[in-house]
Amino acid sequence: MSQRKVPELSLLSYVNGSQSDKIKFVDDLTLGLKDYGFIILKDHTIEQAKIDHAYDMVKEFFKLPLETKQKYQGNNGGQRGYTPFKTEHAKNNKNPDLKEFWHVGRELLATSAYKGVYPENVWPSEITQLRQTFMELYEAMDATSIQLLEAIGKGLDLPSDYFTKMVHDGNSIIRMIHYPPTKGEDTKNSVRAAAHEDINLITMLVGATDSGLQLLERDGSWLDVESRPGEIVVDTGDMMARITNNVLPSTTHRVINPGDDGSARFSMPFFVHPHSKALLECIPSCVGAGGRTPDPAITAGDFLTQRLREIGLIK
Ligand SMILES: O=C(O)CCC(=O)C(=O)O
Ligand SMILES: [Fe+2]
Repeated sequence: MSQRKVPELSLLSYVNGSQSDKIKFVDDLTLGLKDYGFIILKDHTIEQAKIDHAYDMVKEFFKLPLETKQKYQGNNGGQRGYTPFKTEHAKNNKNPDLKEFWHVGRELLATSAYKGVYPENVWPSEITQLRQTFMELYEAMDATSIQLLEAIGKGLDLPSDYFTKMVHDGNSIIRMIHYPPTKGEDTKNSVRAAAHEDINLITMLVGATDSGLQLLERDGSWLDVESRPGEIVVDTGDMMARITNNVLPSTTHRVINPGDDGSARFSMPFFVHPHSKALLECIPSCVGAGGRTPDPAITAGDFLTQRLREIGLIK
């Protein structure tokens, strides 16, 4: 196991810092994402009480009987509502992951061009506070993601509104995940989350309840990603790799099974997506990077559909 440590960055130093603090943040962020594909964000403004409350709701929801949870399984490729245990699998891996999850998307205004294009949220009537809690958390994560994307854009010489325009009315989702105790499971062939790359631009993970997350280093070794309460783990996804011609590669990661079969794990990634008509095309500063030929342009909506098929969420 490698001894390196994922870099920690203070968002406050970017938002409220001096010009040189801001430049340092952008440089450290760019370097961290190039080198590790992950960074840990401190001093953000998402209140811990909000996160703790959200986890309370998540734990209550997953305790419900399976037939109750299944009422909320939409016909939308798992994009909103409930997805049962052992449904999703990593691309090119036939063994399903040992997890169940729930997706919350953006609540669009009636006037949005994407109303009726993205699936509608579903809310469990059994846990009445879940809706309010998650809409607040969604807004807070969305606002933080825009600050981070703006900083990433600076490192790539992009106009300051490049990502803001791309993610306006974006199809971002919060995924609340329950990894049950692994007792009785085929833990030789199945893991909590097999090695994969995320589909989206960046992912922000707030406060998983247990360790187990690991990233794949460029030398092929696995590195533990440890975070403390109050920190957000951030990584890059396939859409970011695509528009940067792999200057910011998508990071392979996984969640390993616990040593002790009896402990559950909960986590809450926020997958930051563009709006579905955004064109994923190589940005000017990355054309020719590393002598690579960029992938052809594709809309974010088409790319998402393609990837949801590959991981078994759209049949
Ligand atoms: O549970 C975690 O810490 C990570 C989950 C993850 O990588 C995913 O759902 O894409
Ligand atoms: Fe992931």
